[in-house]
Amino acid sequence: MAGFAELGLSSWLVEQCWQLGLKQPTPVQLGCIPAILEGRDCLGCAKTGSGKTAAFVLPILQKLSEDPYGIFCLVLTPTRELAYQIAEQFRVLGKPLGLKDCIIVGGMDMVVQALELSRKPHVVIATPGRLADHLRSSSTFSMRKIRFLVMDEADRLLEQGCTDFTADLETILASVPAHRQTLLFSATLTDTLKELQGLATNQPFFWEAQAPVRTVEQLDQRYLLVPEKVKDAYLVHLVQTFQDQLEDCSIIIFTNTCKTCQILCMMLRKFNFPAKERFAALAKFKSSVYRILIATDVASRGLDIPTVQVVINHNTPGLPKIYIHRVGRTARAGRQGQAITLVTQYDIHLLHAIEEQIKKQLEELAVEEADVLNILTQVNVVRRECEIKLEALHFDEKKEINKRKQLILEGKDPDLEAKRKAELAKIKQQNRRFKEKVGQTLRRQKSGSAGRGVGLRGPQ
Ligand SMILES: Nc1ncnc2c1ncn2[C@@H]1O[C@H](COP(=O)(O)OP(=O)(O)OP(=O)(O)O)[C@@H](O)[C@H]1O
Repeated sequence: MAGFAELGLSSWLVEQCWQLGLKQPTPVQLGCIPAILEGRDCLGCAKTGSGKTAAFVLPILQKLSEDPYGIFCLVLTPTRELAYQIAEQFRVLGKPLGLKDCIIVGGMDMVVQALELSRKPHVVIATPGRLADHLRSSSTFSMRKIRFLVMDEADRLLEQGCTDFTADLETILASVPAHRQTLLFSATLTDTLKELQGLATNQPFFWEAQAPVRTVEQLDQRYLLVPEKVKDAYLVHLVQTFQDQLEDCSIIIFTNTCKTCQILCMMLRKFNFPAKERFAALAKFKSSVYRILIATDVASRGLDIPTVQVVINHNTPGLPKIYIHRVGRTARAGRQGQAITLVTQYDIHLLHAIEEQIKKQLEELAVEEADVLNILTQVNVVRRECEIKLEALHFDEKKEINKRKQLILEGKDPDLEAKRKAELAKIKQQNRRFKEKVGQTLRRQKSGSAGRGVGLRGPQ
């Protein structure tokens, strides 16, 4: 089998691969790297965890080292975490080049980002929304000369899901040169292939993993038929079983809504499981402080957390594609993994659709029903308690929103009011501190003069 050197990569890059533990190219890397080095556009479709990121990072770094300038490459990806993950691969593999990268994602300071962009980083890794905001509002940087446009999880970027990137992509595509190399990657590219081919017109090279099954072999995939009402008891039972069976067990549980995500997290914590929701917890989950991550589909794509042993689908995904990305969070880079999907009486057709797409029948998981029945009442009570607690939390939020609405009706700007309030509180605090200080000084002076008084009297 060809090594990285035989693919046309320079020795410094091959050395970097070795240092990272990448000894042999994976099939998607074998397929795509030579075509990209030849200057062709590329559409790469390969299973989750099969090394698609390095398949584009390596040839881009090679080309960058031959003609270094900024901004050389733009990578678009649907979520913040993925942007950070991709940037990390660029940084580690591109270390000998002194690579400068810049991450442009929502939730971070726009001004700082604009400054970074104006410094002409070699690689910009961005989520479409925030990058489009910069392009619309700032003229301190230009994408006019980029050599590479990469769209990671390309089908997600193009489909009109809960976050619709269409308008932002239009802005971005209008600001990059027509003469460029376009690289599109995903585990589920085939569904949006036609649209994607419109983007990659430069002798596009299409690479798809030749495999009868669309999920990896090392993944043990099972389903569990459960009545809707006892689903959570099964979940708790499964989590307990995995914790008992696996050493340092790490699990991702996928749910369909943020609310369920919150409730399940509260519930599992009540049972003393080390659980966290996705948003605050990713870094801690990666560093193993928490062993159970509960997430919605936002986290289902691309996240590369090698230690995940089990994925539990608390709901059956409505689309087979979502299933493929979710279960792909485990059994990555040749490791073993398990995926269990809870299927209620209403979701059997969804299970069949998944099986048809992945070209594999899932096996039923055997569970000791009596164990589940034993905890059923307790789990349902705890769940209800958590729901009530969450409602109370939302009640406070709603109160806050109503206050804001009232201010707007009064013709006031709620943000300005909040700022004014904060300033007032600050002034009050400063006044208090000042008074305290004056008081202290007075007391000191008083006790000092009293002391002197004694001293004066002393020698008499
Ligand atoms: N040639 C290689 N040899 C060994 N490990 C590799 C190789 N290439 C990549 N990997 C490792 O495999 C893991 C998965 O890679 P990557 O995140 O690129 O997968 P992916 O195909 O993009 O998956 P997804 O579709 O879920 O985004 C990473 O931890 C990466 O370091």
